[in-house]
Amino acid sequence: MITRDQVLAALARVPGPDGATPLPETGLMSDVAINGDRVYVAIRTEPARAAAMEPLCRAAEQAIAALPGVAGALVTLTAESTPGAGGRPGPGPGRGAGQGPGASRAAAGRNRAAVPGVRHIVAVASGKGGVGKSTTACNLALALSGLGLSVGLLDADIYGPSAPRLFGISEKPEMLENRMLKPPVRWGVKVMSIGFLVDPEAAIIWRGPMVMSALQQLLREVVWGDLDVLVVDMPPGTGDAQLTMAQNVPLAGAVIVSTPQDLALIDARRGVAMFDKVDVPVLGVAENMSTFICPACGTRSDIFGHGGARHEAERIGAPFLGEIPLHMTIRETSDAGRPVVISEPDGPHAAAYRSIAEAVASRLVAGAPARQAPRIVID
Ligand SMILES: Nc1ncnc2c1ncn2[C@@H]1O[C@H](COP(=O)(O)OP(=O)(O)OP(=O)(O)O)[C@@H](O)[C@H]1O
Repeated sequence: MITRDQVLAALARVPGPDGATPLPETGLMSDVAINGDRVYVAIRTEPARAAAMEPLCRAAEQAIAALPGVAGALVTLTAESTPGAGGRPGPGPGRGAGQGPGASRAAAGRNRAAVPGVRHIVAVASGKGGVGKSTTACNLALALSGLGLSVGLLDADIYGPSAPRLFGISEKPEMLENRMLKPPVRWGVKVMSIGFLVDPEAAIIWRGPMVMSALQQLLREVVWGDLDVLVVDMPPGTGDAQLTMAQNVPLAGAVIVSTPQDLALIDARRGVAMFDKVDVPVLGVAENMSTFICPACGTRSDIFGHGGARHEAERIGAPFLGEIPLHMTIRETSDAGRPVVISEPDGPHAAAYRSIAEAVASRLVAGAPARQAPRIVID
C-alpha cells in the first residue's frame, strides 16, 4: 500500500518554483490524497504563473509514478486570484451570509473556460442534504437522454457521492495513456463520480483548493466527448465548497431540488440566492417527495405538506419544474442501481422526471447560453 510519507519523500526530490526548495517545503502543496493505487496532489499558484508551473507538475507526477505500486499520479494546479488583478468583481467574504475563506479562492484562468464538446452544464443542487438531490440528478440525466440528448452525469458530491450506487457501477474508470479518464456509460449516459476516485472519508477533510482541483479534473480530464448536457450533482448546501463550485464551473443553469417542508424551502431559497449571486440562471425548482400515494389503498396523503415548492418558486420568481411523489419504488429502484426512469419507463414516476427534463431542456434551448464562469477578484 502506498503511504503519504513515501509520496512526500518522492516529492522532496522535486525542486519547487525557486529551483531549490523541495516541493513539500514550499507551502504550496495540498495534502496528498491516495486512493488505492492512485495519488492526487494539488499545487497552488497565481493564475499568471500557471503555464510556467506545468513542467513542475509533470516532474512531480513522474516522481510519484516511479514509486512501486502507483498506477496513476495526477498533479494539478489550483490558483488563488491576486487582489487588483482585473476582471469583474464577484462575491467574496463578508458579502453574503455563511461565506468563509474558501469563497475567496478562485481557479486558474484555464479552469474557467468552457469544457470543450460540452454544450450545457447544469447543476442539480439543494439547500440541505437528504432531499433527494442525487436521485433527481440521476433520473433527470436519464430522462434527458431519453429525450434524445447526449448526456453526462458528473457526481461532484464530495461529501456523499452516490452515482456509483444509483447507476450500479462498481468498476473504476479506465485511465487512458494521455492521462484522461474514460467514463463508464450506463443506459447511454456517461457517468463520472468523485466516488470512483477518492474515499469520501478522505474527501471530507479536503481544503477548498483540493476540492476545486478534483472537480476541475473531473470536468476537464474526462473524455466526455460531445455532450448536449452535463448534469452536475452538487454537494448539498450553500457553504464554501458549493459557492466555489458555482463560481468555477461554467454553468448554464441550476436546478434546485426541495421537499415541501418549510425548513427545506428556506434552505432552497438560500440555494437560489447563491446561484443568483454568481450570476448562474436558476432553471427552476423541483419538488421532491411531494405526495404519498398509499400502495395498498391508493389514498393520497401529503406527508410533508404539498405544493410548498411551487408556491416558494412563484414567490422568489424562479420557474417551477414539477413534482416527484414520495414513493417506495423510487427508493427501491435507486438502491438497486436501476433508477425508475429505466426500470419503469412507462410508469408515473418516470413520467414525472421526463416532464421535468422537458422543462429543463426547453429552458436551456430557450435562453441560457453556454456560459463562462465569472472571473472572480477578491478585494
Ligand atoms: N421521491 C422519492 N421517493 C422515495 N424515496 C426517495 C425519493 N427521492 C429520494 N428518495 C430516497 O431518499 C434518500 C435520499 O435521497 P438522495 O440520496 O437522492 O438525497 P440527497 O439530497 O442527494 O442526499 P445527500 O444530501 O445525502 O446527498 C434515498 O434513500 C433515496 O432513495
